[in-house]
Amino acid sequence: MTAPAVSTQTGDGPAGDGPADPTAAPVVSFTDVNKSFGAVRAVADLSLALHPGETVALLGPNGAGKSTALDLLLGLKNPDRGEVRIFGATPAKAIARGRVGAMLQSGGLMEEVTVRELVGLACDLHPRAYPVDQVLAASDLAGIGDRKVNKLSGGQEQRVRFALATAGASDLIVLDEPTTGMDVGVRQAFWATMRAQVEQGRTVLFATHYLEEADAVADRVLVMHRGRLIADGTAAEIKARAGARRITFDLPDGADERQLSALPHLVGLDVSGPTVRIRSDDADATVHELYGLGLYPRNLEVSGLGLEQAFLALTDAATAEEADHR
Ligand SMILES: Nc1ncnc2c1ncn2[C@@H]1O[C@H](COP(=O)(O)OP(=O)(O)OP(=O)(O)O)[C@@H](O)[C@H]1O
Repeated sequence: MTAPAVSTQTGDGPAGDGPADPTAAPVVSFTDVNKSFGAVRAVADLSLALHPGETVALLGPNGAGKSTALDLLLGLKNPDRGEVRIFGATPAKAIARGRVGAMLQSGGLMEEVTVRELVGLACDLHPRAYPVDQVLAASDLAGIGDRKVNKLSGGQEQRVRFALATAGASDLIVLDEPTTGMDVGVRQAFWATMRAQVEQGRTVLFATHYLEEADAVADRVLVMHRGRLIADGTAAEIKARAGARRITFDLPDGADERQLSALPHLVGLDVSGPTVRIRSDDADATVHELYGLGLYPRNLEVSGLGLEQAFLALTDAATAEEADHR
């Protein structure tokens, strides 16, 4: 897939602003946004701003509030309290001006139409549309333009959704779990296309459960948990915040969990037979004390946390903190 060139520019500010500029007016702003469904607070006191040229991943366990946040952003739901703005305007106005392209999980595609007809319709409706052939080519759909939409594989359907989101020169692209169902090759091509969109100054916000994807693609990661934003930073910052390093070793003579739990700078401890796994926010000090206790660890390894482990550590800590407040 290759990105379409920007063909038109209208609206409140130009796309193609280059890399992220944190001093520019926000593309998206949430100010104290709340949304509940009965007793469930799906989005709680959410405040954040996204800036031009950022690629932002939205992470969180099932039910964290990601889809609700995206629905609020796209004006598909209204907040109970607080304000959502896109380029300073309401979501409805920004969308009517063609500034937003979205690829959502929910909602089926029209069935009895061809790929070309459906993508053509999206182009007809977009105030700043690209030519339909360009959109089909950019989404790697040119070869199946005449195929009925209800005959597509899961990955092909995702490409059609992507084509609908990029039918025109939108400045903000919102994607809800965009690569679900795509094989590895298509997924890589998809992100290459998105990178080209970002190079043209677009801002991309995507929700995902693929943490390695967030790590590889996003320059900013937001982590939601039970409606709240619990982390916001680069993947490296989030890994560092989550308790830094993992220490793994064996104690062939047996591991005393109580003794090990007194080690300094411990963030997590897991003992399984002779194998000990520790998370520490100061691995040097922890290992030093390990030897200080007169223990002789074998097969000692110290490694950084992956984003997945950092994510689990952060969401576990948030759950524990909530339990403490009950
Ligand atoms: N229309 C609705 N009616 C009632 N509850 C809802 C509704 N939509 C969402 N919820 C609840 O709000 C919370 C947040 O849901 P949401 O779909 O936003 O989470 P998510 O992070 O997108 O989850 P997933 O990763 O599973 O897609 C959940 O507890 C969910 O059950």
